[in-house]
Amino acid sequence: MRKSIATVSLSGMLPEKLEAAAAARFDGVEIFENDLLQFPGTPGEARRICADLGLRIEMFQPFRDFEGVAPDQLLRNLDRAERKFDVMEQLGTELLLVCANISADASSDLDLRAEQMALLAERAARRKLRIAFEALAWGGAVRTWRQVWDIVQRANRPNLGVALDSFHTLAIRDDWQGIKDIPGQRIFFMQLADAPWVNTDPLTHSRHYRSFPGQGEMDVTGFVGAVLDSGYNGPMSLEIFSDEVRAAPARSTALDAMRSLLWLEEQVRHLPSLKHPERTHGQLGRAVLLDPPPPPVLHGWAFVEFAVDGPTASRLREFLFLLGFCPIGRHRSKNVELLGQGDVRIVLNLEEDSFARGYFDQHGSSACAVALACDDAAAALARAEALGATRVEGQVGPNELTIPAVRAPDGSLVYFFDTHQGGSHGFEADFVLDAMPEGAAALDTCLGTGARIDHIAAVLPPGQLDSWVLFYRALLGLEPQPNTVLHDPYGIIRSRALEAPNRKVRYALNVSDRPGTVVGRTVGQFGGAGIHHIAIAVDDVVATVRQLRARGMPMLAIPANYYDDLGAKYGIEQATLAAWSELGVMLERSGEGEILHAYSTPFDNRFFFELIERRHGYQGYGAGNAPFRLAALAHWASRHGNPPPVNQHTTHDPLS
Ligand SMILES: O=C(O)c1ccc(O)c(O)c1
Ligand SMILES: [Mg+2]
Repeated sequence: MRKSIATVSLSGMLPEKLEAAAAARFDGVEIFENDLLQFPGTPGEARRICADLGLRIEMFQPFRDFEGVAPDQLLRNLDRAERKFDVMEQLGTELLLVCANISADASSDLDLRAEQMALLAERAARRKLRIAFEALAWGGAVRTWRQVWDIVQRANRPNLGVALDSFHTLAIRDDWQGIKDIPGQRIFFMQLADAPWVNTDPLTHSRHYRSFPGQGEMDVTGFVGAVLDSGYNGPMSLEIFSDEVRAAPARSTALDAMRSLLWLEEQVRHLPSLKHPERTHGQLGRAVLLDPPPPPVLHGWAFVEFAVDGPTASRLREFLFLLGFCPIGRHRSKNVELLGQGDVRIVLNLEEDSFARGYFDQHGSSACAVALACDDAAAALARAEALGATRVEGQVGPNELTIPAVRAPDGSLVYFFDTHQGGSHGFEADFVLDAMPEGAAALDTCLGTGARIDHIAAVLPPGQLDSWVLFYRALLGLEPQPNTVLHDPYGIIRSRALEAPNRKVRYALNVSDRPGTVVGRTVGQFGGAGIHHIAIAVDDVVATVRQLRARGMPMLAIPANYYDDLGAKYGIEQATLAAWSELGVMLERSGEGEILHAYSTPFDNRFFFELIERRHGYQGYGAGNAPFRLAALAHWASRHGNPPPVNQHTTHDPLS
C-alpha cells in the first residue's frame, strides 16, 4: 500500500521532517497546517521540496470548527475555507481533512451539519478539491465514524468522503467492524495510530500518548482489515501526536514509522477478511501487502558477548568464575574467550581492532551482542532486512562460521545463529576447546546442567521504549506484554516484557525519565542502552545460591522486613524464611504458580545476574518484588561509592 506520514509525527522544522520521511522511503506526507505556518518559505517552496524528495502531498490538514454553526458564522467559515483552498492549490494537493466541529456551541442537528458540509464540498468542487471528514474522539454531537459517515451520506456530494483515524475509533472502544460496509471509494483517507491504554480523557490520550502501530496496545491490525474490506485503496498514513516522538530525532522516528507500517502490512496479510472469513487479506489480494519470511523460531540465546579490554576481562572472568562459569575455549583466530555452564555461553571479546572494542570504548564493560539460536538464520536475516534492519558483516576467518547479524536500535548486535550448524552450541566450532579433565561435568558445577537464560533485562534511555518494542516485535515476532510501572526509591520505572510464542526468548525492557533510578543511573553510566541483567533459570534456586555463597559470590542482600512480610502474606514457616533471608532469595506467587529468585551483586555497577526458579507454570517476572530489589540495588550502589544523582525537579504541564 502507499505509505504516508503526517508531518506532526516527526520532530523539527518542515524541511527536516520531509527529508526524514523521504529517507525512510515514505511515498507521501500529510502536511499539518502548523508545520506550514512555521515554515519560512512559501507553500510553493514546500511543494518543490516535496517534489524534489519524491514525496507526494497526500493531504493538507486539519481544517476545524466549520459545520453546525449559525448562518453568519457559516459565511465567515466558507471564506476561511477559500483561503485554505488557495494554499492547497499552491501546495499541489487536492485533499483537505476537515475535523468535525467539536465546539460545545456546534449544532447537534446532523441534517444542518450535512447541509453545511455540502456547501463546503460545493465550494471545494469548483476548485477540483475534495474533503475528507473526520470524527474526533472528544467531539460532542459528532465523535464516531458512523456519525461522520451518516453526515457524508446526507450531504451526498461526490467530493465529500470519510476520513478514518484508528485512534479515534479504538480509543473510545467504538465498534470498527462496521467500517467494512462503507463503500471503499467513499473513504477518502485512512490515518493510523496506536496507543497504550492510559487512564485519561480521549483528548489528552490522543495529543500526548499516540504511538506507531505495534508499539501500543490497540488492535490497529483489525481496524485496517475492516478498512480494506470496505474496498479502500488509498494510502495508509501515520498520524502520531506524542510527547516522546516530539522530542526524538526525526530520522530515527521515520525509520520506526516505516517499520511499523511494514509490520502492519504483514499482520493484515495474515488476517482473515471480515467479508470473506475463509480467506485472508493476503489471499484476497486487493491491496499489496508486505510478505516477509515468517518470524524465526527461536531456541534461546546461543551466547551473550561482552566487550572488554584486558583488565576488565580479568575482573569479569573472576566474577563469572564466582558465578560458577568455567572457561571452555579460545577463538581460533581472534582474541575471544568462551565461558559457560549448563546451556549458558558467554563470550568475552578482547579483540582490539573490532566492533566490540569500539563498543567498549563508548559504553565501558557491557554486553555488545547477543546471538539468538534459530531454525533458519538466513530467513531470520531476510525478515529483519525486509523490516528495515541494517545487516552487519563481520570479519570471518578461514573455515569459520558466518553468523549473520543486524544492528539493534542502540548499535549493539543481534546475531542469528542457525541451529542446523550443530545446535545452539554449534558456534563452538570456531573455538579451540580447552581440555576438560573431568569432561562435561566441569560445566555443571553450580547452576546445574539445565541452567539456561530465561530472560534478559535491558535499560533504555528515556523515549526509546517504543522503538525497542517494535524492533523485537517486528523482527523476531516477540509478543509485547502489558506495560507495567515499577517503583524505584528515586522514581518511576516503566517496564514492558516481550516474549517469543514458545517463551524461549524473553526480554524485559526498562525505561525511566529520572536520572536517580537504577535505570537512569545505569543508562548514564553505560552511555545509553544496555543489558542490565541476565536471568538464568535453574532447578533449585536455594541450593544454587548456597553453592554460590560457598564459592564467595556476594549476593544482593534483601532486608529482614521483607521476609517478615512474606511470612505474613503467604504463611511461610520461620526456618524457610530465615534460610531465604540469609541467601537473599525472594518469592512471589501468582495464582497456582510461584517464582523464587535471587540476584547477584552488580559487576562494575552495570549489570548483574538473576537466578530464577519458575514453579507450577509461573510466567511473570516477580514484578511485585521489584521495589525491594530496586531499593536493594540503590542501597548497594550507595555503599559502593555510587550514590544516586539528584533528580532535578521539573514541572510537567500535560497540556502544553
Ligand atoms: O488533535 C487534533 O486536533 C487532531 C487534528 C487532526 C487529526 O486528524 C486528529 O486525529 C486529531
Ligand atoms: Mg486524525
